[in-house]
Amino acid sequence: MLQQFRQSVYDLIVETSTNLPGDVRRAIRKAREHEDAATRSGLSLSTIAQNIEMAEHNVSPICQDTGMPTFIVHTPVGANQIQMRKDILDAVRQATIDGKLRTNSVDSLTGGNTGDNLGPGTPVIHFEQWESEEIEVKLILKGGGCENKNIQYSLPAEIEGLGKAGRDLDGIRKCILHAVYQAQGQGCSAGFIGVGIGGDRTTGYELAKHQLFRKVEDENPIAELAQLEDYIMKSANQLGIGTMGFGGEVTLLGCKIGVNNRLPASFFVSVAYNCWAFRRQGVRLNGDTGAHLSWLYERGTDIKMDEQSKETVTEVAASQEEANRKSSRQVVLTTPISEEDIRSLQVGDVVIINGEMHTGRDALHKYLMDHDCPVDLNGAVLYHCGPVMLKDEEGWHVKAAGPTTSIREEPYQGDIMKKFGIRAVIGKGGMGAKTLAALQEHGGVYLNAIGGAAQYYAECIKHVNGVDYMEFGIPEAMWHLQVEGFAAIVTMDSHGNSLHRDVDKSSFEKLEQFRDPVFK
Ligand SMILES: O=C(O)C[C@H](O)C(=O)O
Ligand code: SF4
Repeated sequence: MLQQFRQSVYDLIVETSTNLPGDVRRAIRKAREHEDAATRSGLSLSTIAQNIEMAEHNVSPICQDTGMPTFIVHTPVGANQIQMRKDILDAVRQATIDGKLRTNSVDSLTGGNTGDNLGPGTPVIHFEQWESEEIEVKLILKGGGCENKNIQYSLPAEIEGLGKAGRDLDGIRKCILHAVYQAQGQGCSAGFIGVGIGGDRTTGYELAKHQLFRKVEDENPIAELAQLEDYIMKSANQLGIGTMGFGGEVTLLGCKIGVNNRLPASFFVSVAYNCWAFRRQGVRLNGDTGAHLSWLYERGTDIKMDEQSKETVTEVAASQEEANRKSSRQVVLTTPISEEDIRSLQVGDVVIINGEMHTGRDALHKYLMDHDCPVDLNGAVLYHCGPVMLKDEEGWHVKAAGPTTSIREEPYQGDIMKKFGIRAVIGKGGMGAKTLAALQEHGGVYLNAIGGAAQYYAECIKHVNGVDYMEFGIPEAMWHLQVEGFAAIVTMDSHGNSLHRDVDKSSFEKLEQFRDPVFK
């Protein structure tokens, strides 16, 4: 009997969620070498590096969005997969109770959160037999924000900025470059992509996701794909999107391409985009007992992230001399914030917030359009965040609390700010023209926090003052949080400026330079 299987799967979940593997860490370290440490992207990478270390130390989620847990299990012939499935579900439930996974399973019709990550279709478990005596379990925790940036092309196609893409290697090249461009910073760049050429719509995406299980430093066994991977790495890193879409030298950390046969009528190129918080790990287990034998990917523990410069957004901003050098200011604000203070902010300023802020994301924005709010939001700061929270005798505690992708709230944001008097919105990836116009009209600002830095921000939250709308589930509830020294960068101001609009435009111009055929 597999007495130890459940425990081994639990340990795998904890390791995957909290300790970024060695190859991913090395890729991020390399990115830091290529980025000027005093730039916005450089500072964000320092924050990311610090967050990776904090997550390992705290044994808490690297990012609050622990994604759709997806297991790929290889078993000896004849193993009891029914029992193994039960054990995996138990391990997922326990990891959720322990705050290693966020409650991420939402009923698509009612919006109800199951609270334990179990429900129709969640988690995802694939079984396959193999002729080995051992069990192998691989796990990827890919968050929703980067999942939203996955994209599938059907060739031939007209690709925005790049022109005609035919059913050949050069057409594939154009799809992949466009996939990186369209993600901008919204999937928490710098990212990793898995590409699936061929298959049908379903298996194409599956192949793309499977490429993410390759090691970052491996080499593609198919010569022309190895060449394409190299080309994409070089070219995509010239797009200038940078960390979190702040502009910079490093946009892509890895590119892995696989190929399947296709139908004569179809030619899909499917791209799975994974954020820098690229959480995947695997184990080999004893086939009789389920006991742990080895990790499949080098553990992160030996690859230290904090040997390089330790300056983070807060620390550098704290030094006025540094701030002058970057021609940006550091502004400390205490909530509630006045319209005058908000109108004095400019794109590029680093804002340090003290006081109370309120979380709100998809369910809350829709709700507030035609309902009142239980708290006074005049001069308030609204944080696009779905945290990991745990409750004990003393009350609620924040276990992880980074920002979520703001653009989903674009239809509502301007109206909500005006209706309730909200002065600042914190999120990541930026917002669109409608919100930018509202910021100007009403006197508001958009602050970009570092996506995925869930431990870094959790540490700024000193107390949970209360919560409303628990019926939306933990990630979607409105949490009232007391913060100290919460740092974020002004990327959209009340004067009509948007860093996101500028980086999108300049990266599109760079994309257009890759129009000419490369692979004949
Ligand atoms: O759901 C979240 O907390 C974040 C999400 O992964 C996102 O990137 O928007
Ligand atoms: S917030 Fe960013 S780092 Fe976290 S899962 Fe979403 S895309 Fe990934």
